[in-house]
Amino acid sequence: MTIKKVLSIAGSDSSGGAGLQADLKTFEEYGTFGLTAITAIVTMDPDNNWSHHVEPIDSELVKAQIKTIFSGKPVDAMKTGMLGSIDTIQIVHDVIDKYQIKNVVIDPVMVCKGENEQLQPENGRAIRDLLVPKATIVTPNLFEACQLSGMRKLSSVADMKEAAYKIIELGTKYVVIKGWESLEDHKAIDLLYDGSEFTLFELPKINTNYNHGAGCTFAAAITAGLAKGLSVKSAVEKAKVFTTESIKYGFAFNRFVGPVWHGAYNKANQPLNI
Ligand SMILES: Nc1ncnc2c1ncn2[C@@H]1O[C@H](COP(=O)(O)OP(=O)(O)O)[C@@H](O)[C@H]1O
Ligand SMILES: Cc1ncc(COP(=O)(O)O)c(C=O)c1O
Repeated sequence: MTIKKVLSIAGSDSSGGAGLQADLKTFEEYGTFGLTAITAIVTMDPDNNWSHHVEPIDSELVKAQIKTIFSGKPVDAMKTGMLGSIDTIQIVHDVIDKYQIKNVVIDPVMVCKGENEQLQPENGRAIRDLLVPKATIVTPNLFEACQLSGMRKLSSVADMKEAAYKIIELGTKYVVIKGWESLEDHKAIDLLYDGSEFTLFELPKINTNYNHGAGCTFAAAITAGLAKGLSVKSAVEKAKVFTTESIKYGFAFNRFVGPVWHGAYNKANQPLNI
């Protein structure tokens, strides 16, 4: 058996729940081999109410990382997370074209949980115009689905369907909108659309604030599933279960944030074998 190679082009979250840290942990849990190109470093200030600072990595350095990665055989799947700058978004667009990458998951990261201001709005527009048309699947949360679709608020499954329709028109093959937040109280609903069929994925909503990194984990799990040969629908279904388990075992990191535990699906109920 050859191990499948999975690439994340994303930002670093030193607190370990989100970003490329979430991606690598998830790739490992799926039994795949993770590679990374770092696009930005995010720091959070405990002396200033955990306010986020995003330091983009110079796009030439992103390019050099990608050159390193593609000096080997092509990857089986890739995902993007936070991208840092328009130059980097252009580089990612060119890489997908140059290497004809088959399984491309675009997580259009525009906000961090707990923050309600859009990070770098110009990047959101570049992701829409340059990367969504290249995607196998795009994985927006409700806020990001509004930005991509041009809709003002999504507060029902019917609204999500309308947004999904508009996002498919941007050129992606599939979109999954993560709707858990403002829909029915007790259900966490995600909607998948391929341009002709809608599929709802529903699991009980977990009453917790410790879900930092859930979105990155979900997109990384879809990516690893695609690399292992799952269909898009099966990859989303499995990722939903994997992510929900990681949220169940989320924990308080400090008084501001609680990450999910990416290892929960495989390890939570097993005795530690040290
Ligand atoms: N409290 C929760 N209970 C159950 N599922 C959740 C909860 N929070 C997030 N999810 C699920 O986790 C995945 C990531 O969604 P979300 O947290 O909205 O992403 P993002 O981090 O991009 O905002 C989705 O499948 C969503 O339904
Ligand atoms: C590097 C990075 N990527 C992505 C995110 C988004 O995280 P989440 O999966 O909680 O939406 C964050 C949030 O802090 C981040 O720091």
